Amino acid sequence: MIHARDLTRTFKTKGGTVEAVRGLNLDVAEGEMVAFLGPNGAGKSTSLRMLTTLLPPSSGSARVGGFDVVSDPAGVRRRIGYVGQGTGSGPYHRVRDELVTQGRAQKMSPSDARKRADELLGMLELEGLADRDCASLSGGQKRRLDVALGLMHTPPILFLDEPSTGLDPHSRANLWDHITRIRKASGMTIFLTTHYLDEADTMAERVMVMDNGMMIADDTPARLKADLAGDTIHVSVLCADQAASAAELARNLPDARETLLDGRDISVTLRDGEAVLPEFVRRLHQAGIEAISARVVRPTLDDVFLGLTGRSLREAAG
Ligand SMILES: Nc1ncnc2c1ncn2[C@@H]1O[C@H](COP(=O)(O)OP(=O)(O)OP(=O)(O)O)[C@@H](O)[C@H]1O
Repeated sequence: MIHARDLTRTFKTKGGTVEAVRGLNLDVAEGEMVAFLGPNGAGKSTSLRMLTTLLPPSSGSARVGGFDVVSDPAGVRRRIGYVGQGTGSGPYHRVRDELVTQGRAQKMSPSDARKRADELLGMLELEGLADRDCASLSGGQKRRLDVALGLMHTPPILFLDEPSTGLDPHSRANLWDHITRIRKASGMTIFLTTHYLDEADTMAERVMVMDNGMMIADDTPARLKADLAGDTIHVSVLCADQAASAAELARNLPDARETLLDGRDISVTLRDGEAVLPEFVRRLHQAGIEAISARVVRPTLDDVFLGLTGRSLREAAG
């Protein structure tokens, strides 16, 4: 559905040339939900803007929904919905009128546009707000309207640029409920950018990590976490003089990567903590070492970014 090859984009600024996107290659299959993750300035929005024909690439190529973004931008636009970072609705237009106008701009007949507008008002729980001015909507309601605007022409592909930024946790969850439900019903392909690591982790089937204009990882959240970060087993032993022996046992566990010893506390990073913990406890017991606590800490996507770049995504984002 979405394919990019060696896509680049440079900007000329007073300070020199900015290489915003440097050789992007990606493939998104029909029906997938993929999240682009990366710190500020990584090149996510620029990539999205090229894929949605809002910005011409400096070099490389991309096909979206079967059409080339450079030679057939109109073809691409017919197949995609785009929800950008700024709100797309006019402040003094009524909600339903805004949707109908959008449909008309996409060459829908007046009756089809009205029918689709009512359908989307229902799907996104905006019916009660149909005659309100867009300016009077709450942040969460506005975002739902933006999504409705992007879906007026029933596109098979939806691009969302930071859809939930600035929303409170309740509105974020509500927006995602709606997106998930619409996706289930329509089988839509969704490509989004987000700063929320938990959102990428729980919502997306695949996460693409961008840094400095390049894609540095592309996999399911589970595999990224297992391969690039790993679980950490934390064990505390009763006697401090047995801690070094316990750390040695930890080092010899299957797939053990990094082992740390701090007083009576031992931590070991490995691929699958839950599977290995019983074996670790058994080996400690066999060696006559009593563990007083044991737990597995799962990694986050921030740990993945840290493993890849040596920087925390949270710090890099700030
Ligand atoms: N129109 C422009 N003119 C000059 N430089 C630009 C322009 N648009 C983007 N850039 C630069 O390109 C780089 C990538 O920006 P981009 O907005 O794609 O990053 P991003 O990953 O989407 O960041 P954010 O998470 O902050 O939205 C940045 O260094 C940015 O300053």
